Amino acid sequence: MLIIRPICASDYEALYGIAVESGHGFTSLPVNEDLLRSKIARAEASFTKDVKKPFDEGYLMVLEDTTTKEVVGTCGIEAAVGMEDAFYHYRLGTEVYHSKQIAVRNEVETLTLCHDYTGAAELCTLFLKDAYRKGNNGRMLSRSRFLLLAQHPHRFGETVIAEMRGVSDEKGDSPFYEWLQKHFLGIDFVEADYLSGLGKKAFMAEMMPRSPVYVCMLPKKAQKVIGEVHSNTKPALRLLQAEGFKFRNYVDIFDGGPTVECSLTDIKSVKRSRLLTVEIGNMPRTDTSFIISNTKLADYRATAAKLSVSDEHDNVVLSPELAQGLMVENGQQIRVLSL
Ligand SMILES: CC(C)(COP(=O)(O)OP(=O)(O)OC[C@H]1O[C@@H](n2cnc3c(N)ncnc32)[C@H](O)[C@@H]1OP(=O)(O)O)[C@@H](O)C(=O)NCCC(=O)NCCSC(=O)CCC(=O)O
Ligand SMILES: NC(=[NH2+])NCCC[C@H](N)C(=O)O
Repeated sequence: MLIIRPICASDYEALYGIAVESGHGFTSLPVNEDLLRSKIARAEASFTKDVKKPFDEGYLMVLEDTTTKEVVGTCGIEAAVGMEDAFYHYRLGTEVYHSKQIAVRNEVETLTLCHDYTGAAELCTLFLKDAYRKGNNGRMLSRSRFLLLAQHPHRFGETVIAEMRGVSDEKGDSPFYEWLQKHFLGIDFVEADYLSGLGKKAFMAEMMPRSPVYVCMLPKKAQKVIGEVHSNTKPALRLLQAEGFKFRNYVDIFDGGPTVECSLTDIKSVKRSRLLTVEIGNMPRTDTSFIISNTKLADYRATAAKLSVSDEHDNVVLSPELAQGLMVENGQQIRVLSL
């Protein structure tokens, strides 16, 4: 069985492996022992914290193959970004230059540094090991987070965003970042992204261009990748677009990757998920797959299985093994979502 559960201290080695495998530009998993250990500790504290409104909690989860006990993927949700530091974006805007006198009209695009997403929840750290990128695994891993959002909405910002990894090559060169490195920041993309992932962001305030930047004055290859995602990230973006996430002209300040957003209550899977009551027994044969989670937090569990669910009844039969995997008993509730 593949089970999604909160990360714990003994997952450190596995998380380190995934940080290496995910590569540069995957900002939230820098290859740094202290940072990864503190991310795990922060997640452990968040899943047990009594929360009235979202602040700096981070809900990092892993996907475990229970037959091998191997951690094969990760997914996460930040409760509210920019509460303890500044959370930067470039906003793509338009300026119009128009003169009747000389009969010229130009529209030019600008990039303006902003903190507009402060307080938003952020989907992040979505990664699945190559061998497991098959069937519904990727979709389950991405979507399982909507069950958690639906069950505990008061723990998260009302707007939900995801920063999609922008374009860079295997060597860690980003076509967008080059002009920033040359004229402003000095350090290379891999280092800038690494410092950003560590939360060491003071250099951004000190070194990023102070004035808005005119897109037409950037190198052509930088212009071309504004709002474009890394090829490995196309499936992740596709999954969010299907949920109703939209690009609203905000891009990453280093690689130009798009940020997409949706109101928590408008996310399709949040709206469609249902609470059902568990009956443990023999599961009827059916072909309809569901993502299923319990309604707990510290003992949160989610998985996918074929269930017989009817519109008329609020009961659902789970096998003893499935109930055990989900840590639920007879009469308790689960949340389900068709896959
Ligand atoms: C993201 C996942 C976990 C997704 O798993 P899979 O690759 O198995 O997904 P999948 O089921 O094959 O594909 C999901 C959907 O994307 C479509 N799809 C697949 N390849 C595509 C491509 N090249 N272009 C456009 N769409 C594509 C599929 O048809 C399917 O759409 P239909 O459903 O319509 O059939 C994986 O690709 C991965 O680990 N990628 C590397 C790490 C990464 O870049 N992560 C995202 C970083 S950005 C981030 O973490 C923030 C976002 C977030 O947290 O959600
Ligand atoms: N533009 C970027 N590089 N954004 C970060 C992309 C990766 C992903 N959002 C994460 O959790 O780290």
